[in-house]
Amino acid sequence: MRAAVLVFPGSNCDRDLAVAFRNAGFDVEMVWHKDTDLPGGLDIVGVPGGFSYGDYLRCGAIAAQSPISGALKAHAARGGYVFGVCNGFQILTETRLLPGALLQNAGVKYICKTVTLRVETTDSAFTNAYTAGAEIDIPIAHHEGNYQADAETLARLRGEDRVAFRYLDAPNGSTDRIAGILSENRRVLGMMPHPERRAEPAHGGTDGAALFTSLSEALVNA
Ligand SMILES: NC(=O)CC[C@H](N)C(=O)O
Repeated sequence: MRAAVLVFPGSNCDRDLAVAFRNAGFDVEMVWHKDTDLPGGLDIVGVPGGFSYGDYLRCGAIAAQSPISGALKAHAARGGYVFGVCNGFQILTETRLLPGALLQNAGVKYICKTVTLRVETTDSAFTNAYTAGAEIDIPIAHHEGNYQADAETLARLRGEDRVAFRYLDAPNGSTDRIAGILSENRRVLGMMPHPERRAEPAHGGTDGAALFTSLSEALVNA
């Protein structure tokens, strides 16, 4: 199994994401934002958290126009898996690989703490190792995590079972307490919380690990 992790100037969770993929059995290659191609034979592209291009304009807005972005979109268009965490989720909405937008937190403050999420669907390669309705503790660290979308988009996300995770209590003001969503083909997941920061005992908890083992099991059984 092969994963690539994109690296932008200002990414700071790229290595953590690579470690989580490796611990789940993936070979991982880091890909610089100035590259225009992804390595061949990839199963998944990870878009990591951080402060790409210093969060200028809007978080993720410049990364969405970077040289590697065309290859990322082509990979998704071929039905490839993509996983965006935090700034990665922001980049996926800016590239329109996922609908909606991430606005400033309702309290207009950066929030850094561990929150409880509910696993809303197990019908995805990212969540099949969880139990539906499971409550998991995962850290957040962001200032633009307030998920918003128009009524039609929200109705589709709900109706198509594409809300992957909800906050029990949305500290950032997200509509419908949405913490993570899936694309129409269920192969692109974006989420604000950081499962890669809660994936081994030294992190203080392992609730995020099942996301990576879900993926490796889904790929092995594909
Ligand atoms: N941890 C992150 O990826 C942070 C994302 C973004 N820089 C924000 O603060 O909203």
